[in-house]
Amino acid sequence: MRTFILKANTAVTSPDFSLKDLPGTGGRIDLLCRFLNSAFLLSHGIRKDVRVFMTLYGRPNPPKTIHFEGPKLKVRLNPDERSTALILKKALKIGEDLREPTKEVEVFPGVYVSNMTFEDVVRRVMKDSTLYYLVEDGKPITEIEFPQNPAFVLGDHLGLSKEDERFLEGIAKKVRIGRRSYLASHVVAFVNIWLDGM
Ligand SMILES: C[S@@+](CC[C@H](N)C(=O)[O-])C[C@H]1O[C@@H](n2cnc3c(N)ncnc32)[C@H](O)[C@@H]1O
Repeated sequence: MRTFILKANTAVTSPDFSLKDLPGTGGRIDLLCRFLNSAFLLSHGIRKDVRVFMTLYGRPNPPKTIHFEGPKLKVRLNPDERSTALILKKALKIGEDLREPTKEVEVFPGVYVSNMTFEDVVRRVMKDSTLYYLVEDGKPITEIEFPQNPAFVLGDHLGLSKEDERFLEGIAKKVRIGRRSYLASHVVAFVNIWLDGM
């Protein structure tokens, strides 16, 4: 199983964003849609060996975590951003009433929402996966032999904060896919294709 964890610093935590303006009203919800596209979509099907956690830290009620579990996923992910944004909207609607700190509620088969923090997600994933932090100054991916269940942490357009990076120190090995700074969705696509070739 491959796991991708995205820290979405500005993505809104309310369903009131407009499908016509995902970057503005959604605090870059468009980035989350492309991230899911790269994590799951193949030309004619979806990857069943992938799970994604996205921790949303935008207004008005952070954090919210939306989790997609490939093996259980029944909802249809399409290449367009609008239909994926609708799934996120539904998750945030259900998440509005959530009070428990870590309990997940199923939104659709294989899609869950919770109040988990970025740290909660990392701690949970670490229990059954080896953690890597994808970052521009990491060790070249060509020099790493990945184990059975790798998990990758990525930042959004703002990257991870110094505090997030301190939290990951000692628990996640830093890996880079190249020397330039790429879009998070492109990094996920590259890592998926790289691991396919192994
Ligand atoms: C658009 S980049 C973030 C850029 C942001 N300005 C920064 O300085 O962190 C989004 C995320 O993709 C990942 N990323 C970007 N380039 C990468 C690279 N060359 N190797 C590994 N991960 C990369 C990192 O996790 C980064 O936080």
